[in-house]
Amino acid sequence: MPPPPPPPPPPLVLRFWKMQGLGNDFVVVDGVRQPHEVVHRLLDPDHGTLKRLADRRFGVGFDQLLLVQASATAPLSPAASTSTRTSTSTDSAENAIDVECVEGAKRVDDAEGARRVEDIDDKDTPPRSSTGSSSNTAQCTPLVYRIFNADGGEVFQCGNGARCVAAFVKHLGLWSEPRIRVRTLQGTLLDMEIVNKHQVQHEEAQRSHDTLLQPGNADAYTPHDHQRQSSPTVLASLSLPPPPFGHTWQVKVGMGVPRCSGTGVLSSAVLEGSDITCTQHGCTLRITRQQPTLQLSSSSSSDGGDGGGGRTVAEAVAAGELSLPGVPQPRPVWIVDMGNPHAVVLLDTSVDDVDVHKLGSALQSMRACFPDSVNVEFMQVLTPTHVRLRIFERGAGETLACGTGACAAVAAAVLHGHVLASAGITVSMRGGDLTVHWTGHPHAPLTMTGPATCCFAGAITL
Ligand SMILES: N[C@@H](CCC[C@H](N)C(=O)O)C(=O)O
Repeated sequence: MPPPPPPPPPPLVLRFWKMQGLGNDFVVVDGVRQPHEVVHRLLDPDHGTLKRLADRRFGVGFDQLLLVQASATAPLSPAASTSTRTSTSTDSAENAIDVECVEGAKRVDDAEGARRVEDIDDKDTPPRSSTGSSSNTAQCTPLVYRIFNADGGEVFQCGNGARCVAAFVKHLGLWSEPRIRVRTLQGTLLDMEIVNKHQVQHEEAQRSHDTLLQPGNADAYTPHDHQRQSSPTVLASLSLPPPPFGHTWQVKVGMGVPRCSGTGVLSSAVLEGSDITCTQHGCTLRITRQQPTLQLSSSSSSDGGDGGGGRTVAEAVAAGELSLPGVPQPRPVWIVDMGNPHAVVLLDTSVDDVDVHKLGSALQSMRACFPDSVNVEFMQVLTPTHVRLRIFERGAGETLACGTGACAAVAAAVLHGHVLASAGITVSMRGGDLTVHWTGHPHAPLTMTGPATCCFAGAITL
């Protein structure tokens, strides 16, 4: 009698929340208490699992997947080394997350990003030095928040996602302090606060009530070894029901300092006569008045093209691919780094008239200017405190909203005098409004406030 075949491996069940911030939608995963094997499968090197989940017809559908992990278990994923990277991306060693927070050994971003939200409101003061010994900057966060675009590429910042992660970790009891501190894989520390306070108090009371009611209901996740030691209370908290459909938190996020790869906050955006040029990575992006076309010239690239393996600009212009329908005048393009790269195009027409896909893709393909591709925002200024945006995201296409894009647009608009510094600027996007504050000081961080909404909780076998 032959021995019976080995039993099939147990199914890998991914548990997640579907969330959205102004229609920018996310699958949010608790990678702290999710079995290690599930996270491993999720991050397979060819991005196959992520892409299948991202598919809006055959999967769950998302613009980004957000994975919350403990610092010690968040190494640089294989995906990060092959995916799109931000212009400030660093090598693998630098991407390793500090397991312990040692004062004085922090990244510069800590000093800028970890400032308390109330400290950075309405104050035109530079942040504390990274070598200084402030108790705020010395605080450590045990949580790391990783971001994967719908195309599977790992990236390093997501504003709408940050708000959703804040609500998620608070609701699931992964974080108990009122200030929610989550680090991006690149090392930026986000300081967040749920600002509808009544809601938080109600939820905390509800959570302890639910936990008491469900002491035995601890098997929503299969804990792996180090989690088997967890107390019944902690495990019970994993099975908390999600909030009702459409439940929304308002979250305020300290988003850090807008910056560029050159000097100053934005890269040099130079008005040359009637033409606009932006110099970035030794290349010039020019929009001319005479012809509403984008042209790229490279001072460093010998091939005279975009130098990055995409189409040459000459080819793109010849093919008529870079015309700007509905944009009769040259428009400024400002390059802003919010921890991820942005190109903000200032329009003098309605954002509704722009071929977002065509122009966004054209900008993204200019690899000499944007070696890691770029998120593109088209901005229409309505009043000194109100702008409209449409967004073409790297790795996700047109999205209904983009938190970092809203911040980048406000930074550019403040710096170039199109909106008021220090006022709360309303950024209207197709999915709704965000409020962004920035003083315009080159070292001052921005704050962003807006909703984070839970759609549903789900489980899927990978
Ligand atoms: N939707 C996000 C940004 C997500 C990442 C982006 N697509 C990138 O590749 O950098 C936001 O709200 O900021």
